[in-house]
Amino acid sequence: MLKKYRLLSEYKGPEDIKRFGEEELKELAQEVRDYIIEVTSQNGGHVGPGLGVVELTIALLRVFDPPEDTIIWDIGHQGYPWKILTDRKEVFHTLRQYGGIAGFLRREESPYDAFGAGHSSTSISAALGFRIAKDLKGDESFVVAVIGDGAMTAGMAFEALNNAGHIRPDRFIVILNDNEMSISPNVGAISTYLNKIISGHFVQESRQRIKGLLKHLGETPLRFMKLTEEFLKGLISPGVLFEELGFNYIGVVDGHNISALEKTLHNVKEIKGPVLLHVVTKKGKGYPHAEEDPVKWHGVAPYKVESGEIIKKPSPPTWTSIFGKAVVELAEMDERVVVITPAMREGSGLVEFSKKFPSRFFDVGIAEQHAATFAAGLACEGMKPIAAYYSTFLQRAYDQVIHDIALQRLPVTFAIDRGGLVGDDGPTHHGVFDLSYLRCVPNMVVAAPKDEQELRNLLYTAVNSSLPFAVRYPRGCAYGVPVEDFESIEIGSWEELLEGEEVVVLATGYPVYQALKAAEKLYKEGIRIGVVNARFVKPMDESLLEKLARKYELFITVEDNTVVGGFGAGVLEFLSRKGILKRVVNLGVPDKFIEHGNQNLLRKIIGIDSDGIERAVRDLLTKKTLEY
Ligand SMILES: Cc1ncc(C[n+]2csc(CCOP(=O)(O)OP(=O)(O)O)c2C)c(N)n1
Ligand SMILES: CC(=O)[C@@H](O)[C@H](O)COP(=O)(O)O
Ligand SMILES: [Mg+2]
Repeated sequence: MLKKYRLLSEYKGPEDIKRFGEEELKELAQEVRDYIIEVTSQNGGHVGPGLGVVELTIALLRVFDPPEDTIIWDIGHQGYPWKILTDRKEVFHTLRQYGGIAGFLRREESPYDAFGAGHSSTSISAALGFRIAKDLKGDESFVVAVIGDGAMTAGMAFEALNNAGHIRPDRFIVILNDNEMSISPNVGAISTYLNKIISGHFVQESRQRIKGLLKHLGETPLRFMKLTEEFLKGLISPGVLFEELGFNYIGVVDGHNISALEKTLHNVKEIKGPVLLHVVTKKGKGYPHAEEDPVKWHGVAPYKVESGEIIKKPSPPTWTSIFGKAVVELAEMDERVVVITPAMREGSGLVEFSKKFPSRFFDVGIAEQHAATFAAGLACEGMKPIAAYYSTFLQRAYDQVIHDIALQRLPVTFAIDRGGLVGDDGPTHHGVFDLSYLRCVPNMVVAAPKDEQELRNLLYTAVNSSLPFAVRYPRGCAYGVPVEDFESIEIGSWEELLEGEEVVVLATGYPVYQALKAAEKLYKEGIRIGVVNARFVKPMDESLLEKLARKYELFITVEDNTVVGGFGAGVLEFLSRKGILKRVVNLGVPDKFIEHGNQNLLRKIIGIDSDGIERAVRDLLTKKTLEY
């Protein structure tokens, strides 16, 4: 694959970059772009973010000496040029494949990946930790954090700036990679502030305002105030926010001009105290489709390079699209329904809602904690907030769920997308802890639909209940079940779908249909198993469970969540509390981090698909000792 790239095929590593001339650097940048496009067109992945930082990556590798100098990329979704140009060009074609290299940066993958990520806004905190440790050890190498303007909207980034601005370490550089985009166009006051700096209006506008203010004060004060005007101008300079936080602000630098970047980085190395370097880039740079539509090209499935057409469209509809449609209908029925997303409008299926109900839609930026407590406030005033999260990102708002919502019994609906194994994004993004971490919170209702109609019904039930209510569903295609009108579901009720003889499978969410498929296959061999749709993980249907315990000896629980403290653990707790002794096998995600790879392949490997369930039934019926 690499043969066709003149420079990359011979490229040995960052030491080569340091000796390349201007023309070779340009050619190298082009080859890196072409290689990223070639690989992502086959494997899918984050296209726009990496294309936007090719020159920045080259400049960093020319000016700094990683891994001795520490370079930390926030999120790591823009790290493809970094992977190619440090030490993974040969294996880059395995990107996001099972057993291949990861879509994000990982310490175990390379010494150049100083700090692993996938979630946003961790880079400045981690970098400060590196800096202080290096100082304590007398290590004078540099520490650099590269953070996007989207990631800069998160509270955690400002917590880190606050701390770093107080400590004021030397050889500590934060590069703000500003492309005016999060996944969607970036939002919020910080984003507006950065945009003003970029467009150069900031200083002009501030001066006009001061002049206006001074005129109002009249002749005498005007003379006095004129003396201080210079001082005020100094205060209101671009980047004053960061200056006030204790950083030396340098900007704005063209992030696609390698020599300008290089010169600035050399100068920045000489500055005492922490530096914030403001670099402007274009997301998707160099690939016209991605430049034109950076939202779509943030992350994509495999595509045709020429036309930009996505090769495989999801069919049947995704769980996300079912949610997106349902939430519009719910809002049409009840004007108290409002929707909040922490920067995941597209991924959460909320584009239509945002267009139809702009005043009831809130993209709060990458601010998962704030999103939850904001929803709590809305609920206190009688609104019906639906807080839409990816399961993995809800982890950020755990205290807010407990302290601000559940403790006060506030009716906030959590629509939790990407529950279970998400596939190619891997362990940073699998949503396999939510059933466990929500199940233990008092007052919470926790539910997982078996199919798209049940998703609709659970959302309807949630929005009309007076409790904090989590509805979680997976990434990808649903089962293709036709949808009908909403219907309320009794909270805590399970469905007995099939009656069997010795074995009963209790499944929650996605695995329910897998259990039915396994049952059908076994039935053909004369093995009749019971299948129960345990759609509520909390509260559980205890009366049905007691009834089942009178009938069956062998139980299998299935969930696309960790088995530690999850749904199956809940069943065991119940049986133990009641003094009921049964043989129970818990199928689910084992107590380890699951790698990236095709979603269905991962499900197969951990045994929560129909084959895994079938195997567990046979094992239970035939083996004396079992290892699950
Ligand atoms: C805590 C958290 N919330 C949400 C996301 C999803 N997410 C991934 S990239 C991204 C946008 C980041 O924007 P920016 O930092 O500006 O990087 P860009 O993609 O523009 O290069 C978001 C919201 C995440 N990774 N982590
Ligand atoms: C980097 C990041 O966190 C997102 O871009 C995420 O990869 C999106 O995942 P989906 O493809 O599931 O929307
Ligand atoms: Mg950005």
